[in-house]
Amino acid sequence: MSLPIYLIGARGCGKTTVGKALSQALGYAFNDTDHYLQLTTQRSVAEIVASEGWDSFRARETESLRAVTAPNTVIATGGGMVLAEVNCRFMREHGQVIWLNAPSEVLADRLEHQPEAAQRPTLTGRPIAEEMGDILRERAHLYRQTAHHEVNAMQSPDRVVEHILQSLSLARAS
Ligand SMILES: Nc1ncnc2c1ncn2[C@@H]1O[C@H](COP(=O)(O)OP(=O)(O)O)[C@@H](O)[C@H]1O
Ligand SMILES: O=C(O)C1=C[C@@H](OP(=O)(O)O)[C@@H](O)[C@H](O)C1
Ligand SMILES: [Mg+2]
Repeated sequence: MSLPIYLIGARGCGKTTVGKALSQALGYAFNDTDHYLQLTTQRSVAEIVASEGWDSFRARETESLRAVTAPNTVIATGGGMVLAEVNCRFMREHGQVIWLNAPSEVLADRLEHQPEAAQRPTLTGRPIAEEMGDILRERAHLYRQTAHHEVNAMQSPDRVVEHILQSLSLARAS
């Protein structure tokens, strides 16, 4: 039995995409806190936020994190998971936490091409490039201090997976 692996980072860094590939490489299960919420509420992130507000979404997100935590599982979290200290502590205590890091310009570029508005309702009402800059300024230190390992998320998903595997095996060997 191995501890779960949590992927953290800002919107668009590839948590969901890389998480699926990483779970296949390891032969682990895959889960995603936003997918879990969609499945259990039958509503998208945007619908939950529109009807209940962000605070309620954040409370549901904390519950999802606990619900999807299991051994031998890769867990893609939502970009705002680190906003609650209780979530950060929970992830560090229950598994290995990996930060997929990329500059705000790269993230904004990805999201402009693939906005997925139902998954990512605006956080600030500002244009995406400005919003991503704001988000990273607010959260970079939270991602950094919560993660056991930081991986460059500007590479192809396969390379990101390779680097995560390297970080984890180095950690096990030391
Ligand atoms: N390493 C990558 N290189 C290029 N594009 C990527 C990469 N990872 C994800 N993407 C693209 O960026 C967008 C957001 O990816 P996603 O996995 O949903 O990110 P997150 O779950 O972190 O918000 C998708 O369109 C996805 O295809
Ligand atoms: O950054 C955020 O606050 C959010 C990121 C989204 O997840 P992804 O990071 O998977 O896009 C989703 O949880 C929600 O829209 C809030
Ligand atoms: Mg995601």
